[in-house]
Formats: sequence, C-alpha cells, structure tokens
Amino acid sequence: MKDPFLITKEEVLKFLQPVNPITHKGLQGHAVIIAGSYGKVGAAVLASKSCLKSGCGLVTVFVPKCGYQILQISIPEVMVITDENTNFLTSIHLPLVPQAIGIGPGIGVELGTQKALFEFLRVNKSPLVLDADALNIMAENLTWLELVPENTILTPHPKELERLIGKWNSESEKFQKTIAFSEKYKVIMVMKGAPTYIIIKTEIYENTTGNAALATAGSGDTLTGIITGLLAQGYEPKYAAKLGVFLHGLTADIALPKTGYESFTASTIIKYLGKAFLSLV
Ligand SMILES: NC(=O)C1=CN([C@@H]2O[C@H](COP(=O)(O)OP(=O)(O)OC[C@H]3O[C@@H](n4cnc5c(N)ncnc54)[C@H](O)[C@@H]3O)[C@@H](O)[C@H]2O)[C@@H](O)CC1
Ligand SMILES: Nc1ncnc2c1ncn2[C@@H]1O[C@H](COP(=O)(O)OP(=O)(O)O)[C@@H](O)[C@H]1O
Ligand SMILES: [Mg+2]
Repeated sequence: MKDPFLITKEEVLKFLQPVNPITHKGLQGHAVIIAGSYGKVGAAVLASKSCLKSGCGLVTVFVPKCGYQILQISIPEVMVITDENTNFLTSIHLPLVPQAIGIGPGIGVELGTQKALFEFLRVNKSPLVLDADALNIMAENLTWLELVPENTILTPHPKELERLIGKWNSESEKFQKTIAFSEKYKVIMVMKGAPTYIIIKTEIYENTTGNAALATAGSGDTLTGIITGLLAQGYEPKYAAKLGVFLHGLTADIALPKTGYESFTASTIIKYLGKAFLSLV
C-alpha cells in the first residue's frame, strides 16, 4: 500500500474557496437531500441542516410525506418536496436540476425505494453523494453504479464498505479492494472510520481531524450533508470530499473540550461547523 497523503489544514487551504462579498443565494449553489423514512426522518433533518450550514445557498429536501411537517418545523430555511408515498420513498421526481444531490440517509431498503433509486439514477445528471441505504441498495445491484456520474462520492462506514466490496482478510486487502472498486466504477470512496480515508482511483488520502466523539448516531448523515453542500458550491468532487471530512472531524476536535465525548451528538457537529470554518481562515 502506498503511503497516504495527509488531509491537513495546510492542504485544504490550497483549495478553500473564498466567499465573494457580492454573492447571493442563487450563486451559492442549490443542493437536494433525498433522505428519510418513517422513524428515520431525523436523518433527513441532520443531513439537510448540515448541508445548509456548509455555505450552500439553497437546500431542498425530498422526503416521504411523513417527513413534511417535521422538516418544515425543525428547519424553516430548507424547502421540502414530498414523495407521493407516506412512509418511504417510491418515486423521486425533482422539479429542478440542482448543483448537487445527496441521497441515502435513513431511506430504508423497501422494494419500492429500490425501484425509485434505480429510476432516479437513470435520469440524474447532477453531481452525487451516495450514503447509507443508497449504498446498501447499490451493494445488491452493483451494475447500477454504471449509471452514476463519474467521481460520484460514496461514503460507506466499514459495514457498508463490506457490503459493497466483500469481506477482507487484512487492512491491505481492504485498501486493495477499495482501490479496485474506485477504479472500476470511477467513483470516490470515503472510507469512514478512525481515521477516515479517501480513495480516488489509486490515490489514498488520510484525514487528520476527528475523534471518538464522532461515534454517535447521525454523525455520518451530517457528513453527507456537508459534502453535498460543498459540491453544490462548485467544489470539485475530490475537494468536496476532502474538505467535508476535514471540517466534520474539526467540529469534534473543537467541541471536545466543551462537550466531552459523551454529550457530543450529531447536532453538535452542526452547531460547531461555523467554528470549524472560522478556524481555517
Ligand atoms: N436519527 C436517524 O434518523 C438516524 C438514521 N440512521 C440511518 O439508519 C440506517 C441504518 O444505518 P446504520 O449505519 O445504523 O446500520 P447498518 O446496518 O448499515 O450499520 C450498522 C452496523 O455497522 C457496524 N459499524 C458501523 N460503524 C462501524 C465502524 N466504524 N466500525 C465497525 N463496524 C461499524 C455496526 O457495528 C453495525 O453492525 C441508515 O439509513 C442511516 O442513515 C442512522 O444514521 C442513525 C440516526
Ligand atoms: N472513533 C472515531 N474516531 C473518529 N471518527 C469517527 C469515530 N467513530 C465514528 N467516526 C466518524 O463518524 C461518522 C459515522 O458515520 P456513520 O456510521 O455513517 O453514522 P450514522 O449512519 O449514524 O450517521 C463517520 O464520519 C466516521 O468516520
Ligand atoms: Mg451512516
């Protein structure tokens, strides 16, 4: 295995985009988050809130009908479109072409949702982040990966990674298989963990931020929102992935002295995103 490149503050400062003083929401990117099902609407709330707080101009969330009021009340800044179905997604139609889409947190693996994901992938042209149940569905239908745009970002945790690439017998085999997967499907693999690695074809990047406080429900859902928000702002996929994991980890490093490991939650990631951005400039 090649030595990984480190994702450090110095590295991310090379491609961090400055904010244009005369920008407006229409220039800051419109992101869509497709997430949630009955009992897991929280995943949609966390992903869309973190997406907005990554600097994106407009965020629309697509949820089953059961998520409508929850979203509208918990995040008034986010626009909501609902599926025709009540408890899970069955038909994903967007009345806009967004600059980026994040799909998967909390959507479940119902047959109707699987069909909806396939139809969505057939027509979608926007840059994409695939997470959670979108990955679980794709793992059973690997040929669908031929439908995704080049450099689509996949964000598996170790179990999701195993579902995608199969079991491994050693760390080096895990990397070999992930590299082969990234090359075969022309996708960026964010191998979440402690630490998180990003695989782009044969290149390996190792994140230098983050700590065990991130081992909490919804932590990955917020990462999906952050990376999608950065993609929508025009970051190239490789930079959106690197900056996203760096900022996500940084929130935990900044918050830890105040929250301790125990009381840090996914909402704390969102709360500290501003401080993470500020610590870069
Ligand atoms: N508030 C919410 O609505 C939440 C919704 N969630 C959604 O719930 C669905 C199920 O996701 P889960 O990830 O819980 O279920 P999975 O079945 O995909 O993953 C859980 C399994 O993965 C293993 N695993 C996870 N991280 C690991 C690590 N770092 N090292 C080794 N093993 C690891 C666990 O031990 C467990 O066996 C997803 O759609 C997800 O987005 C979760 O994100 C939790 C919060
Ligand atoms: N011990 C740890 N140290 C650093 N980061 C961690 C640790 N445990 C989990 N994380 C991070 O937290 C996130 C967990 O994602 P995931 O398992 O998808 O959560 P969820 O599905 O509940 O939202 C990943 O970004 C992972 O890298
Ligand atoms: Mg997850």
